[in-house]
Amino acid sequence: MKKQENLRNSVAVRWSALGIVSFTMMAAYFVNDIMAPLKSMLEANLGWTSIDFGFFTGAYSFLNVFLLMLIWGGLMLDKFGIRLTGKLATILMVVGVSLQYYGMTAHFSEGAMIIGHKAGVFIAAAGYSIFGVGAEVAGITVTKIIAKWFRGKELGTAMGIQVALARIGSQAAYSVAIPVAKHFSVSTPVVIGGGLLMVGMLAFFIYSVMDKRLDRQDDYEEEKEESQFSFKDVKEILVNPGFWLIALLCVLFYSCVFPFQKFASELMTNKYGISDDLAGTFVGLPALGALILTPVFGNVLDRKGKGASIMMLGAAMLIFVHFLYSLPWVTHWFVAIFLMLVLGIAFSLVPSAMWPSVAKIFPTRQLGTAYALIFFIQNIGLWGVPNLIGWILDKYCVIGHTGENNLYDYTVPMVVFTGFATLSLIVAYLLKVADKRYGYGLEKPNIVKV
Ligand SMILES: C[C@H](NC(=O)[C@@H](N)CCCCN)C(=O)O
Repeated sequence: MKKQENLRNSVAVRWSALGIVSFTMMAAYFVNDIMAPLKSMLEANLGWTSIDFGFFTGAYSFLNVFLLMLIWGGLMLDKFGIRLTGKLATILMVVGVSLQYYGMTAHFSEGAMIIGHKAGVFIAAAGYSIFGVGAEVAGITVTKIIAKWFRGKELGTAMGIQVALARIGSQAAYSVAIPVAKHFSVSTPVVIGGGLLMVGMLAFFIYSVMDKRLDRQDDYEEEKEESQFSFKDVKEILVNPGFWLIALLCVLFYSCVFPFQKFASELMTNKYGISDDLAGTFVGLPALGALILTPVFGNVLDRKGKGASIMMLGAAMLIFVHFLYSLPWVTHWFVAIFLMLVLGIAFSLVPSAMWPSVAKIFPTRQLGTAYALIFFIQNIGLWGVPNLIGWILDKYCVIGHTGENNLYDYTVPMVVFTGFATLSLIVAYLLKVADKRYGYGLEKPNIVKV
């Protein structure tokens, strides 16, 4: 009997699968970033200090790092598969954002504290932490989904498009947060995020039907490979120098981007005199640039390769951006916007090269665990850096007051970001050396010609 054409060979089906799961991630990124532009409003309306804001922002990664939730998520992904893990992750995101909303809106008695934090801040942070588990596990699940449908095909382009669509979520969050919060209340943007997440959850459930059909079609060999996860795999991943270099590059590079963006709206208003209505939109520019450029660079990498060199270039651009932001005498708004655009290019170059590289170093059965371990190490930075920057701001950078808000000098935080960017360039260089030595094929095109 003639075998039915495999679903992944149908261009329409595999790109539809990508579109559906990308929507889920777009909603996740919207919620992830929706609070960032509100920093000053949270300070003025809810009395959140920079330390509170840093604590809340870092909470995204708290459970992932300290309860190893990302690791369990990765193991679950490789052991129990994409459908169960992805569904659970999307449910967690919805639960988390609901708790976050409660923390921001419920009335707690004056001075109520939980483990040394204001009750409202703590509960919102706990919700954001649960959301963070769901968002990160959904992230590795979607990355594995893309590898499953696109390996040996347009892997770089597909990963680039997924990241690009996620960036639309970020850009939208940065643009709408302040206008919506000013028009309604500081918690309304979170309600919008919650609604989007519910649709995203539904989308993932629809994707699961396609995933099941693909699994039925695939031959048994591959299914067996999927279910053969063992702790030996973890050991194999951990002894691979390529893993450590990618993980280090990931934590250093992303620590200079995501935590920076969370504080950047205030940098725009405090240092460059940009109005708070527009600041979020400018901070969203890298996301917008990445939206266009990530798939373009992904496509170039698919056809031409040069992944390791591209990661070096992206890291070098990041040093340029943060160093110029740190110069106290450069205060023209034009420079601020120009640097955001350069950041957008760097922010497209590195992810479009980094994520497909992981799929080159590890076989499919180890991918869930490998991505989870890399995201885990990255989350240490996403937890630590906002806490560090919030603390530095409150302790050393208050230079005055405007109404209800503090005025901050961002020189020291930007020097810290420049330091991380410099380290990321060194690691990117070491990765290129390791690629030559161990033959990972990072400089080779992603598309395998048959
Ligand atoms: C694909 C990659 N995603 C991540 O690194 C996530 N672990 C963190 C997402 C946080 C979003 N603000 C990326 O977005 O490049």
